[in-house]
Amino acid sequence: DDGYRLWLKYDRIADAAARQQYARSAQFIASAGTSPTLQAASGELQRGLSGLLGQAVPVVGTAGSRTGGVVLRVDKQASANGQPLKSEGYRLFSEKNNLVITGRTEVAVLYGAFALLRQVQTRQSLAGVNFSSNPRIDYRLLNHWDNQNGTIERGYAGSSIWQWYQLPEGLAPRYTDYARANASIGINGVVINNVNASARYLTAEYIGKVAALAGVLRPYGQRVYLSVFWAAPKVLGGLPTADPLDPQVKQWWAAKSEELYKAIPDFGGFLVKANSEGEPGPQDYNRNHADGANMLAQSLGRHDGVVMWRAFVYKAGSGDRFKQAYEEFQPLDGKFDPKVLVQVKNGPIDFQAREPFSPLFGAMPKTPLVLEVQLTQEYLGFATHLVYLGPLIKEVLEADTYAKGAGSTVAKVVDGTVDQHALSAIAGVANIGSDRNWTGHPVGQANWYAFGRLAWDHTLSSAAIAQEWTKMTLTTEPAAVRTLTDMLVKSRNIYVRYTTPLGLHHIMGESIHFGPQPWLAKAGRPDWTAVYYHKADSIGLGFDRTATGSNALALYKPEVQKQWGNPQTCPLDYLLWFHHVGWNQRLSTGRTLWNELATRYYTGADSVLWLQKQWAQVRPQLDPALHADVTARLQTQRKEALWWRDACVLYFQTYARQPLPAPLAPPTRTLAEVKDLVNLYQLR
Ligand SMILES: CO[C@H]1[C@H](O)[C@@H](O)[C@H](O)O[C@@H]1C(=O)O
Repeated sequence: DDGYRLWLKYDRIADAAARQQYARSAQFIASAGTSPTLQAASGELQRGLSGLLGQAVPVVGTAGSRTGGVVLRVDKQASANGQPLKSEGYRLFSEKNNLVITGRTEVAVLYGAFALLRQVQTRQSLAGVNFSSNPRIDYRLLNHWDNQNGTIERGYAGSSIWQWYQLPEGLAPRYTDYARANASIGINGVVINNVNASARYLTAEYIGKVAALAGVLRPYGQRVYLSVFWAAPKVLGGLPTADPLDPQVKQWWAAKSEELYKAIPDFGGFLVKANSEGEPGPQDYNRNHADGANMLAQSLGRHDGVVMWRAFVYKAGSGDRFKQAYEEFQPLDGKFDPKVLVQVKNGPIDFQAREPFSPLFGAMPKTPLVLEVQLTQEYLGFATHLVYLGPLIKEVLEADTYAKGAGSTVAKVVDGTVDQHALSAIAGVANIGSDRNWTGHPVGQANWYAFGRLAWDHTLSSAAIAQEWTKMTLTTEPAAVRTLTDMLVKSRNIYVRYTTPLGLHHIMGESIHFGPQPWLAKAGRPDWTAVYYHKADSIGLGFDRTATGSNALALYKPEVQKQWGNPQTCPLDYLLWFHHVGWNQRLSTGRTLWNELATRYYTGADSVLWLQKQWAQVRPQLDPALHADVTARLQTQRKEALWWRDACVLYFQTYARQPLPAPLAPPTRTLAEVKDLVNLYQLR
């Protein structure tokens, strides 16, 4: 098995008794629908159930008087627990000895079909099934950072899956399988291209190509969106300006939107990275982000589309980078068009292995905020290190902003319940590429999966999702499931320990963001260096963001400030995000900062040996090729974990000026040696 089927594996259930049990409830699939979406639903059920049960399950038009089958039913009145279902919500229940999958829309029924398959794939009983599910967030989007030439920004799983040169005529079967995978976890929108956008996607030629892709995704409930290049009216329209208040510019965008909707009637809208990392934007004309976003929103006219405007902005020389997005965006709260959402990365800096939640969450009550998380592991070991991101995503969702008192979690800000927003959205930067198994690292699939599941229902636990994915994808053998789930759940903390323990951040290699480079210092762009963030000196380590430092902490509500502002109560996971701590300061673990730091680097790197051992144990239960693949990746991970450990421990030791605590043995290589090794990676 090469991993192509993802978690949509429908291999025959080995246990004959279990198979027979399921077969009694799945003798036929009754679906009168001939629409592409209902055909996708019945087709998926047929494929899945036939595979799992090892016998053909027929699709019939209506159940008639037959019983013992699965009935698909679109019902505009469908409700659950006395509440009308949301348009995408579904319900499964038993009726006259049939299992009914219902929802108000066709796509809801499709989601219900996948839920039924998941029940069987995870070996849960179908007897007396009765459950329902509504999405908590409306727009659940993947953001592809794919470029027109087939490369992917921060992509580690091959090149783009979009074959632009073959579109619109050539529709790769892979697109349909991609759409199925997304639908199975409730993803309902796809931003096709990189936020560092090419204007090319807005040409008539490319709109035709995008429309062809939209045609494949539509039956599976997914709309397409485009990232736009702000200066497109100049580049494509020949206008002298891209000023959002210029009438010709407005007209250009309005015409472009019309053109898009003509080709793609359910076009989702625009994603914009403007005045960020060199991208053009409204500030080039002394306008602000709201001027730009609103103009674009108005260009959509009567069409049902949205604008997602990214808040990922920072500039050299503007003070603590932690505060910059807040300073630029918070004052604009209340100034945005109702069709605009502001898209905020989970943390204030940039997708580090662990960040405190961005202070914008809870600080812009009048603006719907999109939570952006990164599935591609730019700062988390690429597609080499085994890191399950469920716990990272959950950590930010559950973080309490205290915006409207205790319990105002990021999840509730984002799903719109804290401030009663009409729109809600979440975005995951995709980790998908042309590799046979889609994500390079097989466990990368779990990150795509977990994102979708949490986007649908952020109350699910990351461990439950890990277990579900494992059963669907790898094995249902209980002991192996336990071992694998445990590995997944612990993997992110292990990664943090050997790379950036105790709240260290942004000390990775320059530019390609690979490996450790804590010594990196650079004139001109201190905010791209490591020393700017760790601030190691003879006294201690960490970035003072309290009132005696940058005071970024003041951007949070008082309850958060109180907890994080005091080094005694600040969770150790965030300690060096907010405090410059003395090397010999004793921490709550009983160790001094230096001893704790060194211990974490060592135990973290050694935990990779534990991962290897666990993985070795499950070998009999797993596909041999997949097992061998991950075994090799874990070897690389161990090697690189030791680079991180040695580089960071030896480098910080030059400031701490003390030996490693017993029983840690000093690295066998010198700082100069490890520098030579990792600096090589930065060569172009
Ligand atoms: C798309 O560009 C990326 C850039 O490659 C990446 O290093 C940084 O994390 O964030 C940028 C962003 O999110 O805009």
